[in-house]
Amino acid sequence: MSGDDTADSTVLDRLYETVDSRRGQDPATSYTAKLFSRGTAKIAQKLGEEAVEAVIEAMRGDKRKLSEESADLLYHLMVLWADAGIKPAEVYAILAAREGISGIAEKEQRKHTSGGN
Ligand SMILES: N=c1c2ncn([C@@H]3O[C@H](COP(=O)(O)OP(=O)(O)OP(=O)(O)O)[C@@H](O)[C@H]3O)c2ncn1[C@@H]1O[C@H](COP(=O)(O)O)[C@@H](O)[C@H]1O
Repeated sequence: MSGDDTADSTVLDRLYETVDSRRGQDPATSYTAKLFSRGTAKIAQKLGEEAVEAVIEAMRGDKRKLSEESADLLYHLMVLWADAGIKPAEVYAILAAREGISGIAEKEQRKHTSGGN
């Protein structure tokens, strides 16, 4: 955590609030507003591109570039959440509910409850 972060406000929460406040703003002065104006498919496409760029840097082993691409990826994920009307707290709640549950145990349980998917 940076010095500015508290239990109630992380850099991601603040980024989300900034992103969400750009709805309906001028696309000429805000990149986020420009993304919103281009629609969900474009936002999703940008997220996919940033994910691929992060994967490429991971495979290259360039930690600094992977960190930068990760920041781009998280920014575009915040735009996608805002576009979809999802609040960070909703995602945090899902993560919190999973705390302490092994991914392997969860997958085993899913096999028994959803026919193996
Ligand atoms: N964190 C970010 C952030 N990360 C990346 N980017 C932008 O994301 C873009 C990604 O680069 P690309 O080359 O893939 O995009 P592009 O070629 O311009 O776009 P396309 O033509 O492909 O659509 C760049 O223009 C980056 O500046 C961001 N833009 C904004 N933010 C945050 O959002 C806030 C609000 O920004 P504005 O909406 O621009 O005011 C800023 O203060 C920052 O905190």
